[in-house]
Amino acid sequence: MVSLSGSVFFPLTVPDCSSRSRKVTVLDAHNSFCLKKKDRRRVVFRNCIAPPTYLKSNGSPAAVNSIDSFRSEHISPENEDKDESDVLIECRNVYKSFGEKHILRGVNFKIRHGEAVGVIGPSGTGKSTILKIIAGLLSPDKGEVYIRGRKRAGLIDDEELSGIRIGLVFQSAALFDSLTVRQNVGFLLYENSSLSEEQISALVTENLAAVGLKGVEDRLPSELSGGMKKRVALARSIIFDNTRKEVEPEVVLYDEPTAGLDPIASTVVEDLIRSVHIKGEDASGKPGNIASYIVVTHQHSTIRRAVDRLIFLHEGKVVWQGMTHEFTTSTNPIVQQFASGSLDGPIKY
Ligand SMILES: Nc1ncnc2c1ncn2[C@@H]1O[C@H](COP(=O)(O)OP(=O)(O)OP(=O)(O)O)[C@@H](O)[C@H]1O
Repeated sequence: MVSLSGSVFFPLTVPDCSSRSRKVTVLDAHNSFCLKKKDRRRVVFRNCIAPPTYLKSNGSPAAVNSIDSFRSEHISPENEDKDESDVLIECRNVYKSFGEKHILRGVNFKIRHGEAVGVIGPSGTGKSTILKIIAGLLSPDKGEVYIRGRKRAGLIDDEELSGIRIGLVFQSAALFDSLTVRQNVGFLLYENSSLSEEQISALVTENLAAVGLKGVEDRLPSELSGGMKKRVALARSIIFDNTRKEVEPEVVLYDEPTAGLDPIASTVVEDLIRSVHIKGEDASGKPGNIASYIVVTHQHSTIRRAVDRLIFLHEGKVVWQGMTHEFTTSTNPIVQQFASGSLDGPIKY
């Protein structure tokens, strides 16, 4: 596993590398990053870095699974009668264990085009694990992930074709400490596009403006506050090569994007997540580009402000799902205990 300045992973939006192997520039002996395109050293590795998920839609939606592992007390958006053509991501009966720990035990859910979905549940229940499986960083032991109807059983493969982009924004922001904000935000365009440095620099500035940051391009991550780092990470997840003819829909996976932020900084990040969505408008007044997103969070404010639908994971399964406003009125004892923070109830610590 390659660790870059303490950041094991980095967010993965790579707009245009469908024909390239998964590669990453490594730091040189002085721990400095080389942006020269010609002589950079590269190493290919599979698990340490979130690769771009580019899967070609085969045009035929996946067959509908008639068995879901949950019962919503409401008419669920997962209603089997619903048209399947807008399903971007489906987890079907996904299992994952780490040694003796059986974390995911048959997870089923779908994410449709345009959705803003929260994944919640007790600590250690596998929320981050399911994001990594969707991103192709981890393979399920059993079950499948369908991306626009195309089955992916294992890790994402270098040969997979374009059709969707999946960005993963890690909880820690995971910026490269020795790189400037510009280099961090433009990292994958420097690596994987044929854009000139000037073009990338202009895109970086544009995407930083979209998340409300100006004039920070030359700063190092250590010169930013925690909230600013999260915004830089967000800019890095939404940047794409806008000179391409076809731009696939993008799904962004946010792993606890507001963890550790004060309430106001959390609101800023929650609103940013909304603003880069296709139903939102970014700081520069443009509609967002993100087709759908999934937010793993423990924060009530993020649940209220940043998502429309919730998926509740407990003991490796989806035990409830419904619209955000249904969460607090749910009669499901697991949901009630979680919403109230009570020690009494079916969730044992
Ligand atoms: N690579 C790994 N190797 C071994 N165990 C792992 C690995 N990744 C996750 N786990 C374990 O799997 C369980 C689920 O982890 P995960 O991070 O998915 O939980 P989570 O629901 O996101 O938790 P939290 O809400 O506390 O962030 C934990 O017990 C964790 O220690």
